[in-house]
Amino acid sequence: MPKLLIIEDDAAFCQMLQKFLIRNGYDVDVSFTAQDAKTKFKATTYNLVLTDLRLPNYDGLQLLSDIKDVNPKTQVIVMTGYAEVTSAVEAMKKGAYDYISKPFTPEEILMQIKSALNQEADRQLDSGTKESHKFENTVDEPSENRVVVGLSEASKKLHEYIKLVAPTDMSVLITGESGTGKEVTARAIHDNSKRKEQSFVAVDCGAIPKEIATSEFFGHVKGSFTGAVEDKKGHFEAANGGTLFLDEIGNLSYENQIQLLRALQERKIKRVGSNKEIDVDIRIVTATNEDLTEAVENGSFREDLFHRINEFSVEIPSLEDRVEDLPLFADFFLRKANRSLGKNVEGFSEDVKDIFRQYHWPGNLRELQNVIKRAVLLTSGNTVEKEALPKEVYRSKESNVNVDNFSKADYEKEQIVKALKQSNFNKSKAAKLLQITRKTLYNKINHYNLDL
Ligand SMILES: Nc1ncnc2c1ncn2[C@@H]1O[C@H](COP(=O)(O)OP(=O)(O)OP(=O)(O)O)[C@@H](O)[C@H]1O
Repeated sequence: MPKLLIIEDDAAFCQMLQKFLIRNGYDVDVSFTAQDAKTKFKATTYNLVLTDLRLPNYDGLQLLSDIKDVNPKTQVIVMTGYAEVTSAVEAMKKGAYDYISKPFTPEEILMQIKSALNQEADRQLDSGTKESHKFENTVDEPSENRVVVGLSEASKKLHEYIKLVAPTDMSVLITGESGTGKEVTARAIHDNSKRKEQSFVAVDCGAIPKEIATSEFFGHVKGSFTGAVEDKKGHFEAANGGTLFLDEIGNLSYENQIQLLRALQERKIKRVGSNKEIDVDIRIVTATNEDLTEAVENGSFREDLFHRINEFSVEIPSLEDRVEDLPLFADFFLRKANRSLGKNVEGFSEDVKDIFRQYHWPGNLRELQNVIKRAVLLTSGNTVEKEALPKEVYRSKESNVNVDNFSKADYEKEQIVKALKQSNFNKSKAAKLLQITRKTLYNKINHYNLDL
């Protein structure tokens, strides 16, 4: 029987949900505080945790990281209020399976839970099989590893660049907003290189605590520090002969940047606590969703390392900037969802297509994929209807419907200025209010030449 934990400070709601899930065949514990939850998930292995993002005295995103640190396989679904979609996207970036907006129906949550547990089972079955990342624009058999190229000019150019750089040994810096496909691109580069038979090791630099980063990268020998109970290979050794993908490279501490640079220059590493030098032959692919040149200018990122990792750079467009590709991706994700959920939904209603075109997709392809998977789960007929979409996706359209008579640009400008005033000109807060990323907000401010 799958073991679930609900973390929710509203005790009455929590107990009601617990009873409902027990009736549906799950073994369910509850916690009303983050502290109690931490004790529980350290003592018990849960298949799935359902947690509120807003908890008293503790950051819900931090709690999500804590859960994943204790057991990366535990699936996490976050429960959010309508206005918290940006945090929900952030939560998915940190490894949450999905989010569900309150209020939700018992059927909705049940389906999400089933889907999350199915995915975990699929993952266990799939582990060990390795399929290459193939480029294509057909969607007949949308396996996990297919890479849709897209038909827009931006996508074609991106694909050209990938094809050109993949067979070389150049280090590649991939930039793009969250969820645009940076990791998928890194894997495609590896799979189309002469290193493809060797390992591809992906490391999220944002998730490694500074104190253990050296040992994570270079390994350690038994007894070199408390907790080093046996010899351990680091990521450099694990990727030897292949490709090391460093995601969120901008999050590395200054000290770790120096160590990384040295390893890349000398092509040798030493495990923590050992004097033995080990030769490494790796190709580095890195990714970031922040502006590294700005980080170099303000001194938080080393310029020499920046040049070392940036022999070639590739920028992945946001979904908003390649809206022509949306139908292709939507179709691909629909078929993928059908396959993984054992369903046979054929397409989207005209209304849904319209909503998709108008929504700004702050979580990019990842968000589109999640929205479609959820919608497929909730759809019993042949076509995905508006009701199967999360409210925030179509609400943003509804708030736009009265502006057809005005110029879209004027309306957008007005909304940006309004959000900036409301947030006291704090751009991060304004971006949240507008439900766009900070980068998109900066681009729009430049685009409209707003003098602020
Ligand atoms: N070209 C593509 N074809 C098919 N699926 C894609 C493509 N690009 C991205 N995806 C899907 O979109 C999701 C997000 O992709 P990915 O994890 O590579 O994004 P990312 O930019 O690395 O995200 P983050 O910035 O959050 O780390 C994945 O589930 C991936 O399968």
